[in-house]
Amino acid sequence: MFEALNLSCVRDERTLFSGLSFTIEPGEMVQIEGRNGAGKTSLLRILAGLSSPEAGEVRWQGVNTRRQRDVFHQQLLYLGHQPGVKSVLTAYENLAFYQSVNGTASADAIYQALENVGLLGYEDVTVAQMSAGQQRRVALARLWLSDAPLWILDEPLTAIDKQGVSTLIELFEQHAQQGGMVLLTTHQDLQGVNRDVRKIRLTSAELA
Ligand SMILES: Nc1ncnc2c1ncn2[C@@H]1O[C@H](COP(=O)(O)OP(=O)(O)OP(=O)(O)O)[C@@H](O)[C@H]1O
Repeated sequence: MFEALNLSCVRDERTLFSGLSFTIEPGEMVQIEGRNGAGKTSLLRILAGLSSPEAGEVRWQGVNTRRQRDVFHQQLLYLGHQPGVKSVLTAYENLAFYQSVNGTASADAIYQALENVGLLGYEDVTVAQMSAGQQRRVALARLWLSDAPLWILDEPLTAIDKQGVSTLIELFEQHAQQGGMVLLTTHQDLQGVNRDVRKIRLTSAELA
């Protein structure tokens, strides 16, 4: 179980949200909604442990994530707003690096992940030479290589074409079906999702 307890976030002296609490159970898909600047990215970064809330805490299996950083990070796959891939490395090298940090290494699994994101044939191309959408796909290929139950995904569908979006949505559903948790932001409709997506809306008094 993943919990946000009374979270508050202040940026530039503006309260983006306060007293925000929710729980995510295995098997759930949750979408964070809100206008541009509402604080979605700020919230996801707090939930992933990349920044601190003004108040409140984040718990994994009942324990504050700050008291079990290593354990929590093994359970988490966070994909941020930016692709988060190394531009001097090739697509294959990026995924091999990801796998080496995460303990397993299998060339077959990397080729399969590249095929899943439509990048077979691009394995030896450096990321710097790729389009924005292709760079995003390299980052997203990690979803097929990860054993982490908790996925926190910031705008994973941005710059992805229609076919890619339906493949990803199927993957999210499959992950939840298998007891994983998917927490994401997206400005797109999650079309074709065959399971409930719980929505949490961030509304800032100052934006309303
Ligand atoms: N590190 C920071 N320092 C100062 N202000 C910040 C910082 N990070 C975010 N902000 C501000 O906080 C507000 C919320 O930003 P955030 O990126 O969380 O919103 P968002 O809901 O994800 O927006 P979008 O839908 O446009 O991606 C914005 O006004 C932004 O300028």
